Amino acid sequence: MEHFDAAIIGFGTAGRALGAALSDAGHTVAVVEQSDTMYGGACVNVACIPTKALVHAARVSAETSELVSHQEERYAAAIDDMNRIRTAARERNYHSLADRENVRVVNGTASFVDQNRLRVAAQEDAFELEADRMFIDSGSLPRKPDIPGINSPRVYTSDELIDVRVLPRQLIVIGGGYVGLEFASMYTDFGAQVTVLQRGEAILEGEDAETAQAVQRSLEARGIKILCNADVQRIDDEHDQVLVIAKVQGEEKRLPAHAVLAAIGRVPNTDGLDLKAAGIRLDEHGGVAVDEHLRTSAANVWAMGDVTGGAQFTYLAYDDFRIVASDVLGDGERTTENRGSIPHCTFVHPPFARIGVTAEEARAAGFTTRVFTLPATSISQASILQDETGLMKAVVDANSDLVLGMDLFCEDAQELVNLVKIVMDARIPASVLRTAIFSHPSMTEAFNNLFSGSPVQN
Ligand SMILES: Cc1cc2nc3c(=O)[nH]c(=O)nc-3n(C[C@H](O)[C@H](O)[C@H](O)COP(=O)(O)OP(=O)(O)OC[C@H]3O[C@@H](n4cnc5c(N)ncnc54)[C@H](O)[C@@H]3O)c2cc1C
Ligand SMILES: NC(=O)c1ccc[n+]([C@@H]2O[C@H](COP(=O)([O-])OP(=O)(O)OC[C@H]3O[C@@H](n4cnc5c(N)ncnc54)[C@H](O)[C@@H]3O)[C@@H](O)[C@H]2O)c1
Repeated sequence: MEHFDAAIIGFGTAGRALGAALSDAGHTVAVVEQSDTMYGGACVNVACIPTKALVHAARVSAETSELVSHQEERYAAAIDDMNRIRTAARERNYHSLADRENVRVVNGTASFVDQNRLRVAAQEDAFELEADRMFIDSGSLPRKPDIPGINSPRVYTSDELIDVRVLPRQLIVIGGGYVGLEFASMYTDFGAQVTVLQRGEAILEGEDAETAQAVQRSLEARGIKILCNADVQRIDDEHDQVLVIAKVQGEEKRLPAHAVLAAIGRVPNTDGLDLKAAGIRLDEHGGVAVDEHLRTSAANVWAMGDVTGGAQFTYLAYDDFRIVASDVLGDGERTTENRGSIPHCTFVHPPFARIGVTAEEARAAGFTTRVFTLPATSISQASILQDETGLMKAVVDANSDLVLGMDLFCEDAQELVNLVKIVMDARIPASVLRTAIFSHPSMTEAFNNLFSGSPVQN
């Protein structure tokens, strides 16, 4: 049986980065990946990179001719371009590990035999390999609602829909979270008629209510129908369409569509890993239970990324790699407790980014807050970019003047939020943003006006 210093299950964001770091440190490494179309993991192949390539292409398309045949051609061309982008990224990722002398990329599906042995199933073949240390980076899997008709060929997960080269003229999206809203926004830009069915009271669960409403109004103004309190009951196949039957606010709706996207969340992918064989425990939500160093309940096994059941973002999977590398190769200083504030961004148009707490969360935590709001109509750069949709909203601790959280629903929000992260982590007072000299015209300079306004104190 072949022996390695380390074995990594999954060639994802965290697995790739850790494989390279261990190799640099002179370790022999086996990286087991179940699919030859997934080198680099979800981000590269089915998630961030392909979807953001489509979001960009969709924006360009929306600003061009509205002729249906042209929209369809542009959509097909965008899918082809996206395929080129992800294929190139996948190859770069593959070679970044496979070309190293002390790394072996093993094609097959891994499961634990015990703490030091993995069974790898590859087509007809199966074999075992042994390693001193094991690292789980098996990602997450999309959840589908458990309703009649969900297995119709016209119902897709996000992984599947981006492989469809024919623009669905009518698209129903089940779920008003990250995937649901990004796809709703992008397919609208491509020219589809989109309806979002959201189970709860509002889209963007957990976000500030005022900002979530502003996002909803903007999506609706672009033609997206958003139905909240929707309970999807079944999906019937009908010739070249499906009929989605849902109770909306208690009333039955029958909604025709050429395609349905199921976007109701993703669950940690622990299927078939046989974690028990290695004494690895799950937490109450089905993620691999880990401590702040990402150590599992087995002494020589760590877990990183979506499989740990935390927030699902590429930059967190990447930071998990830093934490594990710090534990295994460094001084163990970096942990999940000291990684600082974590921004997130939903790539609708304009993008909506948030960091830290909402005003309501801050008050519930006992802070006296000052809340500053600036509509995008007051930002010169927004008018130059011809998109004055949205707002900035900052929550500041009235006692310390520190920024506790910020909502950015405006052009360049995905960039602005990274500056706010540094401000928050470095504990820079809000007054600095009020008077700092920023380049002009820029979205950042709006922070001067935001913090010069009259706050609401609570
Ligand atoms: C549509 C969509 C868009 C997204 N957009 C963004 C975004 O814009 N920004 C952002 O930060 N995040 C985004 N995310 C989330 C992000 O993609 C994930 O959080 C991130 O990719 C998780 O990385 P990971 O390292 O945990 O695992 P992954 O990158 O998912 O890697 C897991 C790998 O393990 C392999 N594997 C699984 N089980 C086994 C096994 N038993 N044996 C061998 N191999 C196995 C899989 O094939 C896969 O390659 C998006 C997600 C989706 C679905
Ligand atoms: N830009 C980004 O960073 C980005 C983009 C896409 C995905 N992601 C990651 O991928 C993960 C998965 O995204 P997602 O959108 O699938 O999950 P999500 O958890 O963000 O949203 C799921 C939504 O579906 C709703 N829902 C649940 N069950 C439902 C049902 N039966 N009917 C109707 N609505 C229902 C929920 O209320 C929620 O609003 C996210 O947690 C996110 O971390 C990130």
